Amino acid sequence: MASHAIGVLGAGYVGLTTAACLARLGHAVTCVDIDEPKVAGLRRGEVPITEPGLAELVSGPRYTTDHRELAAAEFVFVCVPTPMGEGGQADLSGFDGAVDALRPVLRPGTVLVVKSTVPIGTADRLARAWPDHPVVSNPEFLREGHAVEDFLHPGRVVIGSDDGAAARRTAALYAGLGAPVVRTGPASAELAKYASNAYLALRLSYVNVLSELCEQVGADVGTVTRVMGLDARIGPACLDPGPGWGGSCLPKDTAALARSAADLGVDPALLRAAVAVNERQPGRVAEKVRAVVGADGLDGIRLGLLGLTFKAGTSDLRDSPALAVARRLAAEGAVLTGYDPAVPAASPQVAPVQAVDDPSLVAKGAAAIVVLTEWPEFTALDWAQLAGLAEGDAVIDTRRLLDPAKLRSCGLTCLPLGGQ
Ligand SMILES: NC(=O)c1ccc[n+]([C@@H]2O[C@H](COP(=O)([O-])OP(=O)(O)OC[C@H]3O[C@@H](n4cnc5c(N)ncnc54)[C@H](O)[C@@H]3O)[C@@H](O)[C@H]2O)c1
Ligand SMILES: O=c1ccn([C@@H]2O[C@H](COP(=O)(O)OP(=O)(O)O[C@H]3O[C@H](CO)[C@@H](O)[C@H](O)[C@H]3O)[C@@H](O)[C@H]2O)c(=O)[nH]1
Repeated sequence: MASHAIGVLGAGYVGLTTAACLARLGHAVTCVDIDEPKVAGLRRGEVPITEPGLAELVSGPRYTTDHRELAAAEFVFVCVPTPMGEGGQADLSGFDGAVDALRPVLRPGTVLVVKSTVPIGTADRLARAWPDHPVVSNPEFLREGHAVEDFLHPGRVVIGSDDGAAARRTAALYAGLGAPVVRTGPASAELAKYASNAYLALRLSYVNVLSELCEQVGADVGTVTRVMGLDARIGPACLDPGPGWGGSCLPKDTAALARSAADLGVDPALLRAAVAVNERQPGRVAEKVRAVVGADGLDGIRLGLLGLTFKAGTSDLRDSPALAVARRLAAEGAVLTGYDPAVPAASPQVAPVQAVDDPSLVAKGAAAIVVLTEWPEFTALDWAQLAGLAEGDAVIDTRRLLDPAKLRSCGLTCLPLGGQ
């Protein structure tokens, strides 16, 4: 496969993974980030995020804070943040600023490849603003915690552009992966990204409603979703109930799609319902806690939390449902101690939770233990020891991770979300 000179703008989850994996495919990659300490660390081979397989690839690209080093690039992949703005739409100020900074640097013909998740119409807008540059929408579908694996073995590579030659050249960069390539116009590519994330959000809110229903009727949501997942049209993935769906993507992308739909006069009710269910979910968990702790409420009650990140396998705390639950419990006066294998003790980022580095400190004096992230290592904790340290015997398992029979043998009562 031919090697090309590639620039990557942004060295976060997407940019760093893209840069490292494109270098792994044999391309000459220069990765630019404005975060000087991050760039200095990357130059020393330090990986700033928890991503299996990234450490082995991090030495592939060159890292710099100087945009001028992109002057020779044939392609520049834009991988900068597009956070939620007020009113739900994507805030493109950082994205636009980052792209504008390339203007004095890039030579005519350099392909602008948009990997950031951007509202429908963004690639067209860029193509008008950059008449000397082909623009390609190439949304990214990687999951945190599986970033390298997902990049190197993608379900699909989406290439959206009105410039056929640039689309072909961009698709060729991925030739080594042997993945299905979907060539399309830019609007379909941009919408396909939002459509995928919002679909996952809809599905998860549906499962969380089912879990509530299961508790009411004495059914078991694990069995219900297993039956659903055996239907090939439904499939088994992404059917686990939990304390809500979070992270840096699903919430902001669902809100942005709902906002775009509303702005275009398309009824966003379905999307808004999924968001509303999700916003209710921390309250549902708090209700379960109140039910076991007693009628006097949570004021001054010690609770132990297991898991603080937005899902297992990542240290990312952005929009973590675990923290949404924690804030909810703290607002009712609960005193919270939390353990997460990816969160250092005393981390200020998880306030109002006091983060500790030992699960037994979570159990000590706790009226109840609440499992909020599905770290597999929680199944192997010494539950008999934790039972001895806790005041109460209830373990509220919002991830349905633990074996209730095993906990029972340790003198604990496991209450899985969604019944059992
Ligand atoms: N995180 C994911 O799993 C994921 C997956 C698919 C798509 N996306 C999308 O990719 C985009 C990036 O997300 P992320 O999670 O990688 O973000 P991130 O916050 O992890 O990283 C963004 C990086 O961009 C850098 N940056 C900011 N402004 C810059 C500028 N002007 N020039 C150079 N660098 C700059 C930051 O310093 C940071 O290192 C977003 O649009 C997101 O929606 C994210
Ligand atoms: O069965 C499930 C699966 C997920 N979740 C929760 O849903 C959220 C999102 O999980 P996941 O999709 O694994 O996280 P991300 O790494 O943010 O990945 C999503 O967001 C990325 C950014 O756009 C996309 O690229 C990915 O395809 C998309 O899965 C987390 O809070 C999970 O705990 C559940 O509650 N139950």
